[in-house]
Amino acid sequence: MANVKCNPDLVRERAKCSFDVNELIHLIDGGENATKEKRHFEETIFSVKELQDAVPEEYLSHKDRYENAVRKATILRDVCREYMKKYNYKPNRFRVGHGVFKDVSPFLLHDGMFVATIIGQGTPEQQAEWLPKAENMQIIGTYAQTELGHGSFIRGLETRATYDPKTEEFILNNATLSSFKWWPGGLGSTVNHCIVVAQLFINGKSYGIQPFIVQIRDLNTHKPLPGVKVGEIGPKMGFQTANNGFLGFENFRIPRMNMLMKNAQVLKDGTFVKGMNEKLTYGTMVMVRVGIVGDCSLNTSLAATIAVRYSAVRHQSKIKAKEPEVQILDYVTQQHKLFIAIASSHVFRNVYSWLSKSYLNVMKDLAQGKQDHLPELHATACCLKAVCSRDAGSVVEECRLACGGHGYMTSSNLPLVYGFTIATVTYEGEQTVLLLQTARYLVKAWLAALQGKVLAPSVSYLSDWLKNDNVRWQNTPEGIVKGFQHVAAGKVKAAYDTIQKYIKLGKDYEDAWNLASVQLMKASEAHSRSILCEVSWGEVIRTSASPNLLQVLKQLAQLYLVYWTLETSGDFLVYSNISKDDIAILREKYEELLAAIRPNAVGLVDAFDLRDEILHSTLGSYDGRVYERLMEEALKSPLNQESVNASFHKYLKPLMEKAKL
Ligand SMILES: CCCCC/C=C/C/C=C\C/C=C\C/C=C\C/C=C/C(=O)SCCNC(=O)CCNC(=O)[C@H](O)C(C)(C)COP(=O)(O)OP(=O)(O)OC[C@H]1O[C@@H](n2cnc3c(N)ncnc32)[C@H](O)[C@@H]1OP(=O)(O)O
Ligand SMILES: Cc1cc2nc3c(=O)[nH]c(=O)nc-3n(C[C@H](O)[C@H](O)[C@H](O)COP(=O)(O)OP(=O)(O)OC[C@H]3O[C@@H](n4cnc5c(N)ncnc54)[C@H](O)[C@@H]3O)c2cc1C
Repeated sequence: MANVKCNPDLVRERAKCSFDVNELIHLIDGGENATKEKRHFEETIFSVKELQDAVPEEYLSHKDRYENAVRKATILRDVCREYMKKYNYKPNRFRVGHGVFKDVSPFLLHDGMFVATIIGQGTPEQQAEWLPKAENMQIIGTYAQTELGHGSFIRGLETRATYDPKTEEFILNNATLSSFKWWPGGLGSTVNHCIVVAQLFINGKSYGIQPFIVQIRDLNTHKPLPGVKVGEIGPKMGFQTANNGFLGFENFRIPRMNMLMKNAQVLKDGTFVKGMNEKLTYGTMVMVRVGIVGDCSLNTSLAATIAVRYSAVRHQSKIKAKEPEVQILDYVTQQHKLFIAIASSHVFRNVYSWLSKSYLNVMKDLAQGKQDHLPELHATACCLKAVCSRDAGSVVEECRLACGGHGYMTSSNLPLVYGFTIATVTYEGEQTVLLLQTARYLVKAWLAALQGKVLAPSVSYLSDWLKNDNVRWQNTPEGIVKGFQHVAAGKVKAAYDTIQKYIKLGKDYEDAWNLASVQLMKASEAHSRSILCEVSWGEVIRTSASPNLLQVLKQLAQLYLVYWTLETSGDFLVYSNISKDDIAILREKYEELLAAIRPNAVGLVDAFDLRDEILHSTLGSYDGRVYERLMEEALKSPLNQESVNASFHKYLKPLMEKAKL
């Protein structure tokens, strides 16, 4: 990239960077070799001619866009397969996916949840049967759980799988409209198999929801099998190429062994054998929630790169009347909008790495029959997924706004990035619903703390707070982390006390919970923020990096801490010993941090190492040819391929002529 002819502002910005950008790239990737491998892989993918679009996707019809996405998905699959064989390298398909599809792959659910559910929920025999076929795309699948009537409350799903011991089959039925599956990615027209989550019935008795692997289309003709009604749900805010679909069954029979039986089992005679923990059926969702935290880091880095490079190139208005127009990046309000995006991406990445380790540890435990840490993992993944996805959505939107009118152009790519980022707030567990799951855990932990029990590490601050809730405020990163824990503990206590108050007033527990649920949700958010702050600060101070880079990483981590303290200063004033003077000191610190980060802003986004093909943005490319690219892209509009459009003769001219009469 170094030889590209760049906009002079970007050249100047890069020259003043105080740290080695390559060092940060390597740190993010996990080593110099990892960067080399990643770049080689991406170079290979983006040099495949067939993966490049002749016409910008935006001008294609819904149908053509889908077909083009499938075309590219199959080519990408082949290239990746060859590449993996040749280099024994497991690539990050999400990064290149943004470049290849601009939006998302119609195979997203195949890779992300279908294969993962076979691994997580299938017995070794079931894995042996379906995994090789799924991994080499002999069968293509999705994860069909959500229905028209129910997404959050999965115990309320209506799709039925009734066991027939005579034929040793399950009979699938969707008797009501609300029971139709609705949303699964790839279901519309791509997949031939699904994981269907359905209510198991044996001899008229319900045994809760279970996962079934179901073939829905003929492998040769792709026609829906008899008894299957399937289709696409239509255009959405984003995710246009995900091919989300609907599905219903009428007396559709599948063999007994198509129920994934790693947890619970149905024997030939219809005996139901309970699993170790019925919530293990929800395992794929936990895995994907963890993954979404990593995805938030990637999405935030895409938006930050575009908006920061654009802000270095764009000049508008003056700070001093007699001086030239300034780069908009010099406005401190612009820095306030953008630097939190850079900082958040690093925080999400560090927390993702921490959460993934916990996830893998719990999976190892479960394999040995130990489930003690599962509730903590579930509670932590829920609140982090909820808060990171919402933060990422806000940060991406702020980046878009920070690009003024040009941020509204599709060619900036910010609208598309926003579309797939905010989808994460809803899918894999709606944010409020997930925060309230964590609140259940926090309330239990609070009760345990009151009883003097030892708490799990992520909530042990509740016991510390009970022992001493009057800790002196300190304007240091460690002091701020403690402060976040105080806020979280204070909010958990307040929510718990509110529940007790309503119970004393005669409410039953469930109504008291609902009445206190705004406070419970806020307590859960505060808990999440305290984890984000503690983990990310901890990761940064343990990082081994050169002094120059470490200094910058600390500045970003501190910016995150101070930003969120100031954003939630009301909570700090209520629940910690912070004073108004401390807040004034933090405001000053925040301004110092913005100024310190300013010279490194472009270097920091360069270190996300997002190729132009992945950014796919007129505003964010490495060379900063913003206005040239905006014009080049505009000229690709079909309306610019003719000097007079037919609508002139058809409508405008008659209109003008009528006006003359
Ligand atoms: C750079 C790296 C990039 C990596 C990128 C990686 C990205 C991700 C990877 C793949 C992406 C693939 C695809 C992404 C695209 C789109 C896909 C979208 C898919 C979907 O949306 S699938 C559908 C998802 N649906 C949901 O999430 C539903 C949410 N609802 C629920 O989960 C549940 O209904 C509920 C809210 C948890 C309640 O369940 P319910 O059975 O009613 O529970 P209760 O009876 O209320 O009991 C609660 C009880 O149970 C415990 N519990 C609940 N869930 C779990 C769990 N999963 N594990 C363990 N324990 C659980 C809970 O703690 C309660 O315990 P108590 O002791 O308090 O009773
Ligand atoms: C882009 C996208 C892709 C998707 N892909 C898939 C897929 O591949 N497979 C699949 O199975 N599903 C998929 N989904 C569905 C997704 O998982 C659900 O939409 C999601 O879980 C939310 O459920 P819901 O739509 O029923 O929302 P609802 O639960 O109806 O939420 C509506 C409102 O009700 C509130 N609410 C609901 N329950 C409670 C409660 N207990 N307490 C307080 N408030 C509550 C919510 O907070 C929200 O404000 C996808 C969704 C999207 C948007």
